Amino acid sequence: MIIGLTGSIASGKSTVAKMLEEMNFPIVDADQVARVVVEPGKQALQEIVEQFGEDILLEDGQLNRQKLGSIIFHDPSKRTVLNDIMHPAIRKEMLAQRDCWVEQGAEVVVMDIPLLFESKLQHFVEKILVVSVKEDTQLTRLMERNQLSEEDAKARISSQLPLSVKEDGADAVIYNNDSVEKTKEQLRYILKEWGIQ
Ligand SMILES: CC(C)(COP(=O)(O)OP(=O)(O)OC[C@H]1O[C@@H](n2cnc3c(N)ncnc32)[C@H](O)[C@@H]1O)[C@@H](O)C(=O)NCCC(=O)NCCS
Ligand SMILES: Nc1ncnc2c1ncn2[C@@H]1O[C@H](COP(=O)(O)OP(=O)(O)OP(=O)(O)O)[C@@H](O)[C@H]1O
Repeated sequence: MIIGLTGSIASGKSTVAKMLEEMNFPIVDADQVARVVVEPGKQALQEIVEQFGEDILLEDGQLNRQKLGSIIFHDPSKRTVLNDIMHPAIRKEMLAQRDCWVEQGAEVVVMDIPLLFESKLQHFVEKILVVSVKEDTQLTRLMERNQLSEEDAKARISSQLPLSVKEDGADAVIYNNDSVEKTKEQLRYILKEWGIQ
């Protein structure tokens, strides 16, 4: 079974992915793949420099993620430019990793894809698991984790579809408002319902 793990920014996807990893399920992580496709020497990085200028690089030639983030989370048209460069490369690598795990005999593969709904990738997976969180908790956790102002955190949250829309498209929802242990209990229950573990 291919499980698509999604949610909104700072809703708790990585927290749930870590639990699944500890249960020994293979994870294909879109955020991690997104970092690999912009390493120095990769074509996507060259295209980003062409669109955003040399200033988007750090002195050592790596992508200045903080700077690019501050541009694209405040400007939908720039975000589209970046997505058009990166998403085809990310999708290709994620599918290759998924197929590799399946060929090796994995019965369950988890694909952690923050933008599963925004990028209409529902067909990549068989079951969709959404990690949801209340708005105020999401804002506080995001501000704390990324050391962002309220304005910057809100800009990031509103660059994605509302969680209510994602919940509507889910096969199961984890409400990550309470302790991490409570979240784990919900995960175990859902896996059991799906006949896994
Ligand atoms: C803009 C970048 C450089 C900012 O890097 P930074 O290290 O600050 O954030 P990180 O990569 O850890 O992403 C954190 C979260 O931001 C959200 N996010 C990232 N990119 C986007 C986007 N294009 N649109 C909406 N939300 C996004 C996701 O929820 C993601 O989990 C980076 O997010 C990026 O390269 N984004 C484009 C690729 C992409 O769409 N990634 C999302 C998963 S496919
Ligand atoms: N149940 C919880 N209780 C307290 N803190 C939590 C809980 N779940 C997650 N957090 C914290 O909230 C922040 C966001 O969680 P996490 O990184 O798992 O979200 P995410 O959905 O993967 O985010 P992103 O889309 O940005 O990668 C982290 O700092 C994490 O430690």
